[in-house]
Amino acid sequence: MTTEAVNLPIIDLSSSDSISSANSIRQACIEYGFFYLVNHGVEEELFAEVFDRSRNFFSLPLEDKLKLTRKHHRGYTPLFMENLDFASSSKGDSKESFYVGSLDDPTLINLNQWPPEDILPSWRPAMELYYRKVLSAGKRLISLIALALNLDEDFFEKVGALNKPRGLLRLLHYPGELGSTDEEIYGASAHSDYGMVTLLASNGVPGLQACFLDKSKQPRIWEDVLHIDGAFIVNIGDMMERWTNCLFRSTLHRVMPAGRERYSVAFFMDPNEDCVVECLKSCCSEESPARFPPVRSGDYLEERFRLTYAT
Ligand SMILES: O=C(O)CCC(=O)C(=O)O
Ligand SMILES: [Fe+2]
Repeated sequence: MTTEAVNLPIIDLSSSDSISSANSIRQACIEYGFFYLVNHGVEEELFAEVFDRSRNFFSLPLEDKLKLTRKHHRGYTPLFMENLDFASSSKGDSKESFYVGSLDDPTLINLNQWPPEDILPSWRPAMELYYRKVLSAGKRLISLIALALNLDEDFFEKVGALNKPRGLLRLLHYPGELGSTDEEIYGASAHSDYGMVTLLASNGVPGLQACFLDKSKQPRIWEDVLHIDGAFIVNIGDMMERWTNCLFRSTLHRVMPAGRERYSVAFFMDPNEDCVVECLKSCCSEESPARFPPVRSGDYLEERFRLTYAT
């Protein structure tokens, strides 16, 4: 079956016309929950370096990678460890990953795990640089999202979402060869992301698809989300959907195996754990009352992680 490719809006983060950018973001988030972000301040060379280093890490012998096995959501997760959609596949996803968490929160920074310097020299500073640059782009983007919701630019700072930024960087590797199997294997099975927004970069190998229909609607119709050199693919996460009472959509997406090795790097902008996510009054009305009770971000994320890694 052939899949259509979706034509997503492109947002220029360097535009001086923030009102017009905010309007475009609003449209994109209502219609798709996905858009491309360009002129975001992360240079092509840094993308290239991060993808090289990601490849170096995943090429290490499994026993070296397993020494950094995921703890406190930091470190390495091997192939088939994770299942985002138990309904569609009982085998986990065909991907391995490596998480880097907050660099700014003093209580969290020491939880990060790093490959030893003698095995992968200068790996850590490269990832830290990338982390900081994407976080800075993400913060600018979130202020535009606030404007897009007719809120003050610093709304998400004021509600405590960003005071101890909880960005989670995730390197992903989808192997090209799957071997034979009698059940459908996904790179990443259908899911929506948990946080505010995700900024995704890839090595250009296709596979990412999104379903823009209502999450509960069957059958699902999948459309390819193509890579654009130098652009982030941005998607809205579930906590932003809750804030906006479903005005902004947290869209289902998945990664299909493409028969070629895919590398991607996702940056999840999650609200600070103590931030309470509560439907915005401006997104509720008598006809459309709040669909979600307030939730503490940390509790919500823990529960989502628990379900993802349940075996
Ligand atoms: O690798 C990709 O392109 C998407 C990854 C993704 O959706 C995720 O990790 O949440
Ligand atoms: Fe995702």
